[in-house]
Formats: sequence, C-alpha cells, structure tokens
Amino acid sequence: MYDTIVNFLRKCIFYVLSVGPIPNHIAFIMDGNRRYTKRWNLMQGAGHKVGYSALMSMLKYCYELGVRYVTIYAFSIDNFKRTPEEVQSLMDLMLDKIEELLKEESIVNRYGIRVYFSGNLKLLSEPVRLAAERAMLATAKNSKAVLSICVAYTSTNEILHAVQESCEEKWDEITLLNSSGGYEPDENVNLIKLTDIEKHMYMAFAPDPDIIIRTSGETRLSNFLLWQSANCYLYSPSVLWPEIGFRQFLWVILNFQRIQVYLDKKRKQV
Ligand SMILES: CC(C)=CCC/C(C)=C/CC/C(C)=C/COP(=O)(O)OP(=O)(O)O
Repeated sequence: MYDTIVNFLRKCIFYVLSVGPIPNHIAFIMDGNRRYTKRWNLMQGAGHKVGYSALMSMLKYCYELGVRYVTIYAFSIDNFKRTPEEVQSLMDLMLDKIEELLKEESIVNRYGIRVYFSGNLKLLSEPVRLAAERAMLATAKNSKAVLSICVAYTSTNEILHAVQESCEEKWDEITLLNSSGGYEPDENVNLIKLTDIEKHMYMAFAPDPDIIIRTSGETRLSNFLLWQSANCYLYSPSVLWPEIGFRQFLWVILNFQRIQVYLDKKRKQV
C-alpha cells in the first residue's frame, strides 16, 4: 500500500516536471561505495552492492521521467591498479549484476532498455567480456532507452582509440586511391576531420550528456566523458553513492530546468 502511494506521488511529480525541459542524457560517477562500507562498518564489497541498488533506483527515476540515455562509470582503467582482491571482487559483482540485468523481470526488460558496454573491453577477463557481449546482444532490439555501462574506460583511452582508428582508416583510404592512381594531395580531403574521430568514439551511439552527477561532493571528472562534456552541467551532491535517492534526483532536475529556462530566455533576447 505504502509503495503504491509513493509510486503514485512520484509519477505525479514527474508529470508536473515533464512540462519543463527534460534532459536527454544523464551520466553518473558513482563515487563513495568504499567510504560507505567503512562508515557503516560493513563487510568488504557491501557498499558496492548497496550502490548497485541505488543505481537501479536512479535508472527507474530516469526512465520514468523520459530520460532516454543513461551512462554510468562502472570501472575505470585506473581501477585495475587496486589490489587484485578488490579488482576480483568488483569483477565478480559485475558478472553477477550483468546476469541480474538480463533476467525477465529486470529493469532493462521492464523499460525496454538497450545495454551498451563502452570501453576497452579487451582489458576485461574473458567471463566478464563474454557476459557484456551477451548483454549487448540480448538487448539489441530494445529501443525505448539506452543504458551505457563504461567499463575498462577512461576518456583519454577513448580519444586515443578514436584517433588511432581514424588514422588507420585514412591511411587505408589513401593507399587505395594511390594504387588506383586517383590520389590527389589535397589537404581538405586527406586530413582527419572531427567527424572521423567522433564516429570512432566508444560513446558514438549516444548524444553528449546534458548532466553529469558525481556523488560524495567531488567535482572532478576523473577522466570520464571529457570529449563529450564540453557543454554539460556537473552536479555533485554531498551524499555517498549508496545514499543517493529521489531527493537528490529531483533537486538536480529542478536545477537543470531552471538553468535551461534562463538560457532560453537569454537566447530569445539576443
Ligand atoms: C553491472 C553493473 C551495472 C554493475 C555496477 C556495479 C557498481 C555499483 C559499481 C561501482 C564501481 C565503482 C568502482 C564505484 C566507485 O566507488 P569506489 O569503489 O571508488 O568507492 P570510494 O569512492 O569510496 O573509494
């Protein structure tokens, strides 16, 4: 009964919010899981499990509100530098939760979400990589919304990968033209363009994020979506990731709407 009332009230609030601008893409840096474990004297890894439940709530709020793209920073390339036990425990959690995401009653299937894994997936252990590939294949026909899970990811690695791919592509193109005698030394044709690099980004399938939310009061981007965040808002609520809830979500959306309305007014005045 309590849940029904809460769900009803949330839907009413979302209905009112939908009169204003709704972000198309929200990205999360889920900071503070280990600190939560320490603060509450829990067993090692427990904070990440609570963090996963918090993530499920955030996904539910986003998709109910009509946000089409959600991206999460689940494991950075730098996280491989943690102790082998911690890396293993995070990978075990990842494997377990990917299986959970694929269950019939999961949020992914309830909301028709397509799952992408973005990052240098070759760095993952085989079981995790195969599970990630399975999840992408199993959800490939879902079209209502997108969840992008950044694993073995850093922005600098993404940019390097995109530049390398673009160079290789251009090199192949020029070699082919050269061999058929059609090569012209025209720098407008031969130089790599922004669009060449963008199409090789791990995140090429998604528009740039409108909002990045990083918990624990941290305001750094920590090598996350650097290329894509030129015009996005950064919010850093002081709560640890496992503590994030509806209140913080609502606050972020209201602020986003306030700024968008102000910018629209300003644009009209010009
Ligand atoms: C399949 C799927 C979607 C899984 C995601 C599971 C999940 C919640 C992963 C969080 C990973 C992570 C390294 C968070 C940062 O907290 P931290 O460990 O750096 O904690 P700290 O900031 O307190 O040091």
